[in-house]
Amino acid sequence: MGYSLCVLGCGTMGVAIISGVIASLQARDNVQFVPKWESHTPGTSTPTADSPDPSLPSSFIATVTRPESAKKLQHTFSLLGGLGSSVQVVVGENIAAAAQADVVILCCKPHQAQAILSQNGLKEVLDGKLLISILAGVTISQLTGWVLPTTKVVRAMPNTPCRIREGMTVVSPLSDTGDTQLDRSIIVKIFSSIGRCRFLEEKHFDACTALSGSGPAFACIFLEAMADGGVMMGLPRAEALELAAQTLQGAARMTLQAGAHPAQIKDSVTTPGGCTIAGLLAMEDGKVRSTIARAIQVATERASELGQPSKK
Ligand SMILES: NC(=O)C1=CN([C@@H]2O[C@H](COP(=O)(O)OP(=O)(O)OC[C@H]3O[C@@H](n4cnc5c(N)ncnc54)[C@H](OP(=O)(O)O)[C@@H]3O)[C@@H](O)[C@H]2O)C=CC1
Ligand SMILES: O=C(O)[C@@H]1CCC=N1
Repeated sequence: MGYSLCVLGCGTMGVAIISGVIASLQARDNVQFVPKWESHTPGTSTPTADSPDPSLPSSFIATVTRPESAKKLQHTFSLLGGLGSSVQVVVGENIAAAAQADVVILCCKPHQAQAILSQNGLKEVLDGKLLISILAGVTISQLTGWVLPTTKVVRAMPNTPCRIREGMTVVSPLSDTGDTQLDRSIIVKIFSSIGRCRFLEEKHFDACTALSGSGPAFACIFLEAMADGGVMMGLPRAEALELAAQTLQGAARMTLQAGAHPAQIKDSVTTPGGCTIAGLLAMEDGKVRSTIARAIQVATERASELGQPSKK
């Protein structure tokens, strides 16, 4: 039997995390059972029929404040089928939900955190539990001030592609107290089941928030602009978008999977006197690199203000 996972404040990111984890559990359960004595193809999942994993969740609770949000969530999760239909969605019942859970992920807006965690009785039900906050800008020192010293607090910064299990999540290092091995395994299992996951010092969190947390929005500006260019040159909109998206995905995968440096990929496309260099120079005239890099800089600066008193 696995554990119970509660998402306090289940909006865009809560849905992305629960949906991604459920999809991954369902994919895992669908792996055909192969007897232990048969060898597995390298890279395929290990069959799990006889190996329940304590670091994987087996039930989910999601909390919201508005009945209409709850209705929408119920519909969204039911579309996942199987475990999705058993997600408990509750309105205004944070304490009962957290009491029922073993692991809690805080997914509300940064400025709501203090009020939620200070609700009478919440501290007590979080006693000894793992609390994972995905809130931009809210520091571990703030969070630990709002819970009991026995609550194990970590920060994670995921992004929306977690929903399709292509996310990027950065997690703050665990302290040396408590059941670190199991907690680490729980965190890694949750976030690596919905994309890539890596640990980084908390001091980098605002930059990670800007780069990978906000990143899907920045990447989509680039994606839309590439497609617009294709449309300008007469391509139908749907095909232009497909070409742009697959091209960005391909280039990104060459970096992630083949370890190619972006400059190397760019140079290998760029024929002397050809059309690519003509396009690249037009981009440089528009200061595209510094514009994008500055976007990460200002988003980092803004992230550091989120959840801070007087800078909501
Ligand atoms: N959006 C993103 O791409 C990313 C966001 N983040 C961080 O994740 C957090 C959530 O962002 P996002 O999912 O976009 O926000 P949403 O506004 O989509 O979700 C917030 C949720 O919190 C619920 N909520 C509000 N007040 C309470 C309360 N008192 N008790 C229980 N639930 C409550 C809301 O419910 P209701 O609708 O009923 O009011 C809503 O479902 C933020 O802190 C953000 O910094 C991190 C990485 C990426
Ligand atoms: O815009 C925001 O504040 C949140 C944090 C990262 C992505 N979205």
